[in-house]
Amino acid sequence: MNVVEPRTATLYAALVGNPNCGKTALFNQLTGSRQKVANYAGVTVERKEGRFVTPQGRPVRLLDLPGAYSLTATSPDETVTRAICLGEHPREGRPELLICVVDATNLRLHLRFVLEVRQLGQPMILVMNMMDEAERRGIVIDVKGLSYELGVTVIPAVSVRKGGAHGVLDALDAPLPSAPPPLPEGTDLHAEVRRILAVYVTDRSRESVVLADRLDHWFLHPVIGPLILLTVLFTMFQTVFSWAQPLMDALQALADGLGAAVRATLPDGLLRSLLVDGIIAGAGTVIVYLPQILILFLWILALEESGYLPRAAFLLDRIMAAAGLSGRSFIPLLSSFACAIPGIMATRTIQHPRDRLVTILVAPLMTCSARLPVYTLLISAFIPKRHVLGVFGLQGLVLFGLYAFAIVSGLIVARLMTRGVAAAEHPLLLELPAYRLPVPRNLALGLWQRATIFLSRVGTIIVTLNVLLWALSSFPPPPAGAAGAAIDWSLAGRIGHWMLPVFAPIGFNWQICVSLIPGMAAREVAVSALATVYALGETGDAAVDKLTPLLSAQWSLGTALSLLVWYVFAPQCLSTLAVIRRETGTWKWVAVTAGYLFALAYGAALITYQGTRFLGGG
Ligand SMILES: Nc1nc2c(ncn2[C@@H]2O[C@H](COP(=O)(O)OP(=O)(O)OP(=O)(O)O)[C@@H](O)[C@H]2O)c(=O)[nH]1
Ligand SMILES: [Mg+2]
Repeated sequence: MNVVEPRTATLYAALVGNPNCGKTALFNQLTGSRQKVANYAGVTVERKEGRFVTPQGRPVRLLDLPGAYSLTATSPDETVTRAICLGEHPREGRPELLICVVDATNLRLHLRFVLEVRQLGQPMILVMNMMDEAERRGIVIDVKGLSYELGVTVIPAVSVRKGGAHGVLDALDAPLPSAPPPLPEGTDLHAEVRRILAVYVTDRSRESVVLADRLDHWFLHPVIGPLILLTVLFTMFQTVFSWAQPLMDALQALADGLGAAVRATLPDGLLRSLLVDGIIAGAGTVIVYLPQILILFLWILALEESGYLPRAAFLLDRIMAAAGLSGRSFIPLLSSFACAIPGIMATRTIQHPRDRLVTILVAPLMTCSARLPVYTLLISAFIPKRHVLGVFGLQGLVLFGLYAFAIVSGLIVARLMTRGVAAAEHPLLLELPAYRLPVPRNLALGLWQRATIFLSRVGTIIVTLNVLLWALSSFPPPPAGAAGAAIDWSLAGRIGHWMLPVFAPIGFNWQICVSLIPGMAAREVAVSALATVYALGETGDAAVDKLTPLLSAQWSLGTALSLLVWYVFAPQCLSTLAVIRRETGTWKWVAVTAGYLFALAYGAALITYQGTRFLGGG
């Protein structure tokens, strides 16, 4: 190999390879970042940049790129990879070094992409990742021989293990390699891969293949498969309620104690009201939901790592087809259960523009985790803590029902939008990754990350909004000698009353109307806003520590159910609308989404409220 002069300037390198080969795991390992890693194709959908310095002091600027099956692929995420490799990207130059990553247990598929990259005539190295898996399965790779054959340095690595990428660091410290010699024009790459595998790889991985086959037999079974999926989802929502309860009680006691202590120490006045009704009510009422959110994410993380998700997508392909979508929309929609924003981003893996657009438009219908506090508050206040059939908690069942209702509505909306014309991307071609037991350390890290995100949300946007709401609810103060609570005279109170005529038919009172406004910026705030509005609405010193009993005493069942249904569709989330604008490039689709969600929410809440009243529950 020719050697180019060593450089002290920053090296600009990019990670490329098939989806799910561990590029992001390697990126995180090298740069110390915490980008999302999961066991299915299409996790990374946009380029991410990181910087680090090699042991010998060479600064490196590294790009993590979306996985691509080929350099000719056309889905929006793969286009980015293609453009950067070819030096056609509008904002990124051509990398000086391509770090091609492959899954050592899946060379039959992944080597073809390596050969394609090699034809670009760019300096490159090849990282043979997942060597731990390969060893476990008895796959033996002649690394030296392969290096010689390809004209490219081949580096074994285990990107998820500490120090598992030292070979890559060494290679980055070495002088930049020259470009490998290209294959003759018109070489059949498939045949070339077969030839290389036959010479340099010995594969004795029969047993694990048999195990995966056996699992797939059940997980993909037309009758048993959906039953397993249903059981998994069902258990998930049961545990969100039952496991979280003791922790939530403890947090609640803590927040109550703090509120009571501050109230006891400070004299009655604005400062006390700000601390107790604005800040503690704002942060405390929302922090209580942390355990539930973490349990939900524990499930999502475990499912993402296990390799089960693409199987579920495969199972649901037929149901999705009935809605005019394909199984490809499954993972973006599932991600929307965490938050619609990453869900909408994940639609970049969908090649066909119409399928992608419809998936974006229905993603806000999937119940994001910010709605969980609203659901839980209302369920705890209005649904008795009973067991059904001895084992199932009624509250968990209702929660499951709300999620199911949202999913079914999403499918119906998709069907109306596609007019039932089947998805363009059939038959579904999805890569089924290897099954993997989730590593507890990774789960813990993932949960820690979620907890940090949640707490910083509470500490920043949620408390800020709540303090703002507190101010709007406290000013202007009532005129001297006025009767009733101060909030009735305040700006927020007036806005609430002013909105009331629109929302009264669906059973909302003016307090709910007030809470809807800050809920547009962060849905969780609806809960703390209610706490603040009710706290300020009390005359005298009867403080409202506990929102749950207060609501169950003051609201009718119809109002509670109507608000629950409203939040199933919850048209108001500004960040989601902003992402839709960015991903679709026009305001038109933002208007369509906001409009149809509002109409659905209002219509469904109206039916729910009037129906409950008609049945005598109003
Ligand atoms: N056992 C083992 N697992 C690994 C290794 N590297 C990555 N993984 C796992 O492989 C899966 C995929 O890793 P990612 O880093 O998300 O893959 P990616 O190439 O970035 O995938 P896309 O973003 O979809 O293109 C995850 O479940 C990782 O935990 C490895 O060296 N050994
Ligand atoms: Mg990735």
